[in-house]
Formats: sequence, structure tokens, C-alpha cells
Amino acid sequence: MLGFHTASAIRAAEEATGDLLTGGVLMRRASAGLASVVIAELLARRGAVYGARVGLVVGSGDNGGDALYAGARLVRRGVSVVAVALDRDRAHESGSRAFTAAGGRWVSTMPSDVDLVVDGVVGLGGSGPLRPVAAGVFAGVRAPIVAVDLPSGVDADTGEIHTPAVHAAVTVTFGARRRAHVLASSQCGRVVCVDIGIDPGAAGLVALSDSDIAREWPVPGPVDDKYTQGVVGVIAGSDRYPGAAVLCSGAAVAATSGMVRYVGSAAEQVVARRPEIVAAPDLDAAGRVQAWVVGPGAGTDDAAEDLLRRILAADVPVLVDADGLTVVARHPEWLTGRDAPTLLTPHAGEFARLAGHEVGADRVSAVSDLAARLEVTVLLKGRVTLVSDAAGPVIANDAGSSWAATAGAGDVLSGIAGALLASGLAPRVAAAAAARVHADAARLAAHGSDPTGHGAPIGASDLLAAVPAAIRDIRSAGSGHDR
Ligand SMILES: NC(=O)C1=CN([C@@H]2O[C@H](COP(=O)(O)OP(=O)(O)OC[C@H]3O[C@@H](n4cnc5c(N)ncnc54)[C@H](O)[C@@H]3O)[C@@H](O)[C@H]2O)[C@@H](O)CC1
Ligand SMILES: [K+]
Repeated sequence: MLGFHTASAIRAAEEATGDLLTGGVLMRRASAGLASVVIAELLARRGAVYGARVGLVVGSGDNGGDALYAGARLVRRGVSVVAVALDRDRAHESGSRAFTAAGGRWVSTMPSDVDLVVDGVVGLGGSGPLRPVAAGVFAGVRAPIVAVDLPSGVDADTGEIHTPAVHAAVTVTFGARRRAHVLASSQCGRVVCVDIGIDPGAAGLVALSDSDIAREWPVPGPVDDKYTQGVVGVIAGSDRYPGAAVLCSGAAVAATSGMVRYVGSAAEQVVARRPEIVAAPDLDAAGRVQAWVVGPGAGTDDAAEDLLRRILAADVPVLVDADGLTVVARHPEWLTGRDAPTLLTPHAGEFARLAGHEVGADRVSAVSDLAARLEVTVLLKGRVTLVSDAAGPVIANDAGSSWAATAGAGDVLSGIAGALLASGLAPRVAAAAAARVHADAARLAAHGSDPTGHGAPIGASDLLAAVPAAIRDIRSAGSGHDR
């Protein structure tokens, strides 16, 4: 599990080192780490360090100090380093002296022929967008950018990407990752964390590793049968949207080996696609399940409302998605009164309906506040999906691509997560593991047999078809042994 920390937790951890902070040891460690990442980038990009050209953009705080000390080291390695100070009089004093003494040159405009630019404008002390002078410097930059700590213009805690903000190829951070490194990952590029000997403690935002997920993913054991692995019931689809039923129940079949029941008007299509699904015309005929998935394409009329009320009155885990979310937004008391776990899987629009306000820039607070208020687990969809049950840390899943942004993909996600709920996983784990497999399946489907190529758009059926491969990949990357 990887932790992502707030700026105040990082600052407190730095202060706790006492002399190491005040004596500048932390900054020396940070800038040494930064210089070695820049050297590695130069080697990878142009095959040599000697004779390379690097430009620094230097703000007025310690972030600029890191850049200047690293610049001094680069000069000593034979790199030609120039620095553009946004305000020369306020640039980090000892860093400036070290840079000048090493042979670094101060310039007023960034040369166009640099191999790499270092963004030392702001880090933890930044707020708001890049100010106009800095924005002007970066506007002319075509070289790849290595950001010091954070791409300037990105909020450290919320990951809000202001306009304008730096778009980095690599971000070098110090001691522990900041929240923005996952929340705004697409702006950060590759994130490298340099050890500087600080301990910020437990993180309120985490990401699961492949092995965390591999350990949890349910597969049949020696004494399992179809019932012991959990039966999931899917209530989805309608005359107008039979496809939602096919995608959601198909995903439930793919995710685990137990058994899938289906209730709804699309039984014919569902069974035609997946004959192993046991379909029933209504709830009374459905049989027992260990978890329900309710809502994708299921409508919001009186009948749908009555069905959802009955499902939520049952004492089994329930995942509510799509149309079901519109219904529960009108009846939050159906959620707060439940003993069994509930998992809600809104996109931003559905979230606003449930919460009564937009998600806003602070997605982490928004998702945990809603989870606490409704006494449920919430999975907020996005390129970076967030899961909160208000009790433990928020879990982030960075999809790493946006191939899953396609109609019907949400129905696949709820089917996977529902099957995991039925297998007995805690809702937060079921949600986070489902989000990971869903994202990986989208990437695999988009890239086909050429993982390093450009990929091509996919539909939700393609994503669904790639779910087994995604599970296989995670299980072999993460564990290497069968359970
Ligand atoms: N304190 C320490 O021991 C360490 C600090 N480190 C570095 O120090 C950084 C934090 O330094 P500071 O606290 O000095 O803060 P920063 O250097 O991040 O920024 C502070 C300065 O930026 C200005 N500023 C704020 N927002 C701006 C914007 N949008 N555009 C332009 N200027 C803006 C502020 O007025 C202030 O002068 C970290 O991000 C990290 O890079 C590292 O060297 C690790 C050790
Ligand atoms: K920066």
C-alpha cells in the first residue's frame, strides 16, 4: 500500500527532524536526489550527461532552493545550467550562492535549446495557478519538464490543477508522496520519491498495490462450491436499456466463480449471452443471494423505487448504482437505517444528486463527507477513482488512462464490485479492487496485443471481455501463488 500525505503532515515530519531541517541537511538530501533524477533523465533521453543543457525556473521559496542546489551539482557534472529567477532578489540565498559559485549562469529568458527544464517555482508553499511571469516562462518551453516536489500550479492537498499549471514529465518529491501525486497524477508524469529521512506517519489517502489486490481477490479453494463463494443478485436493465443488464451481470460472472442471479425484464438477453446466469422474473422468485447490485439501466419509476426499497430492507450487502442512485437520493433514510453494508458508486453528476452539491475541487473530503453522512461506502468514479467508508483512509485508484470513459463501462464496474461484495470482501476493498481491475481491463482492451502502442477506442463489451485477462495479470504480478 502506498500512502499520500497532506502538506501539513509533511511539514510536521520535517520539523520533527529538528537540526536536520534547520541545518539544511534535508534540503541537501533533497537536492542531491533531484540532481540524480535529472542526470538519469539526461542519460535516458540523450545518452550522455556531459555537455547537456538544463534550464531552471526558480521561485522565491525553498522549492527554488532545491532547484539551485541541484543545478550546482549538475554544473559540476559537466552540464551547462542556466537559471531564470522569477524575482532575482528573493531567490533562495544560499542556493543562489552555491549555484553561482559552481559556475551556473543567470539568464533573463529561457533559451530554446535546453534539453530539460526544472520547475522550481513552488512546491508545498504554492497556492493558486502559475502567476503570469512564471506562466510566460513556461509558455515557451518545449523541452520535457522535471518538477521539483509538485508541478507548480497543482494544489498539494486536493490535486486541483489550476490554469495555468506546469505539466511535468517527471516529478521528484522528498520523503513521502503528497496527495496531489495520485490525485493529479496525469499532471505529474512519473513520480520519484527521494528518501530524505522523514516519517509523516499514517496517510489519510492510500493506493492499493497489485499484491494487496491479488491477496484479496476471491478464487475457488479446494472445498468451495458455487454457493460457498457467494451468490450475487443483479437487478439491472429495462425494456429501454437491456444492455445494462447484459454488461452488469456479465461482469459479475467474470469477476468471481460463484453464481449470478438476475432479476428484471432483460432476462432473455442476459441468459442468451450468459446461459450460466439464473434469471427470475421478480424478486419473490429470485432465491437467496449474499449481495445485490441494483440500478444500472433499471429506471426510476414507482416500480423501480418499490423494488429498491425492498432490497435495501434486506440484511445483505447492497451496491446501488446509476438509476438506483437517483432513487436513493430521494430517500437517504433507506440507507442510514441499514445494518448490512451499502456501497454507492456515483459518477460526478450522481454524486451531486446524492450530496446536494457538486464534488468540488477537494474530492477526498467530498467523498468521505458523503460516506459519513449516509453511513455507506462511496466509490466516486473518475480517472482517479476514490473510495471512502469514512472509517479508514480514502483509497485512490489511478486508472492511468481514460479508455474506460465509454457508455456502459459503469455497468461493468458495478457487476465486478457486486460479485466481490457477495464473496465477502469488505465494501471498501471490493470497490477499490473492482476499480483497479476495471481500469486495467480498459487499458488491455484498448491496447490489444501491443501494450506499448497507442491504443484505440473501445466499447464496454470490449472492456468486459478483457476482465479475465486483467484479473490474471494482477494475480500473477501481485502474488504468484494460488489460494
Ligand atoms: N523544509 C525543508 O526542509 C525542505 C523543503 N523542501 C522544499 O521546500 C519546498 C517548500 O518551500 P517553501 O515553504 O519555501 O514554499 P515554496 O517554495 O513551495 O513556495 C513559497 C513561495 O512561493 C510563493 N508562491 C506561492 N504560490 C505561488 C504561485 N502560484 N506562483 C508563484 N509564486 C507563488 C510564495 O509567495 C512564497 O514566496 C518544498 O516543496 C520542497 O521543494 C525540500 O528541500 C525538502 C526539505
Ligand atoms: K515545483
